[in-house]
Amino acid sequence: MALSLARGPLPAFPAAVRTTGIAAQVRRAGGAQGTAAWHSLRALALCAAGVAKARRRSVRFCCGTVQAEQAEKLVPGLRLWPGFLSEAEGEQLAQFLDTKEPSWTKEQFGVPTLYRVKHFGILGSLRPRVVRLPDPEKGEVDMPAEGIMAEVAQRLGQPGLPWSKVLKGFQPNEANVNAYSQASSRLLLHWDDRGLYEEPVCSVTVQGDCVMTFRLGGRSNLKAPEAGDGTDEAPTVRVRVPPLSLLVLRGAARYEWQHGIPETEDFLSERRTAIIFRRVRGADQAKARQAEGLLSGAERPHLKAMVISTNWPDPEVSAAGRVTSGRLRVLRRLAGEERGPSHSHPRPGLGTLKGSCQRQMM
Ligand SMILES: O=C(O)CCC(=O)C(=O)O
Ligand SMILES: [Fe+2]
Repeated sequence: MALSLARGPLPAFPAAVRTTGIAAQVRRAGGAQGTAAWHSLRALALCAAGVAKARRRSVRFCCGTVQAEQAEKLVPGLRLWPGFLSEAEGEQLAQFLDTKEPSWTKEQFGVPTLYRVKHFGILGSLRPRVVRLPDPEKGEVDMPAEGIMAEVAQRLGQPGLPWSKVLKGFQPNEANVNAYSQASSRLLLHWDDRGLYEEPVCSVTVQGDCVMTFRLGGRSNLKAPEAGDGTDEAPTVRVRVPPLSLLVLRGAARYEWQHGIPETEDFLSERRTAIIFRRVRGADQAKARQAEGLLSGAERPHLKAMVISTNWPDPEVSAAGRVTSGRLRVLRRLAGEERGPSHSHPRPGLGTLKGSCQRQMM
């Protein structure tokens, strides 16, 4: 394990943040566009401030893999508990996931994933922005009320356990299962969308072993680092996530550090399966709307997501205009490599709000 003390340059932010002249111009422009642009600038400034603060707290970055205790110190808000599941529970869960509905897919939010996925519970989507209950007619499955999945979900919020003070009665309303294969899977660095999900993100490793990478800051979700773009100098912590463990991300680990398993070599076993438990925001309203709909016999209602999807530090600020088509291109290329030639060739360059998808997982 190689740990060095280093103070790298801040990741590059658009000149707009540093150039007060531009901010002033935007203000003067007025109108809806001017206001939106001003909010975007403010979000950028807040993001830069958040990164700077996190850097003051932890200026180390490392190349090797650190132990869990060290990772917890370097990445505030990261917690890892080995032995969250027993071996028998891991096997039981793996069998449940392999044999029971819903079926596996290789797509999420309309974007190809480089691993198999299945989903239980509330569905939150970013394009279109809706929060809705699972629809059995579409093969969608709710969070199981009994059995091994239910037991494990319930254990997260149970009092008197090592993680209870951290998770404070956490009750997930969705579980997303990622099944990775060492031969072809990757999980590009990303933040879980802060508008769609509440704070805690809990990953329970059902089987398999990996090294997860945490990288401070960054400008956009799921961006493959490019030579010279500064992201390779950002503080980086790599930690082994053992089988049967519980990984919790809150605070800076959730909002300031991206996480991922970006290289196939980071998978230390042929297969790895993890269940990611979260709470989708707006689920209660979705339930209420559905109850109303059922009473009146109306079509199954969808609740528009009430929150703006953003990973910037200020949750009130829209992430409109974020650069995302580049990421989509990387994804499609990677997925295409695995499945043969891709049919779509998105335009290179900047994305727009229409093309924006904040939490595409690869
Ligand atoms: O595989 C994991 O443990 C984490 C997956 C993840 O970060 C995600 O699906 O958002
Ligand atoms: Fe994630």
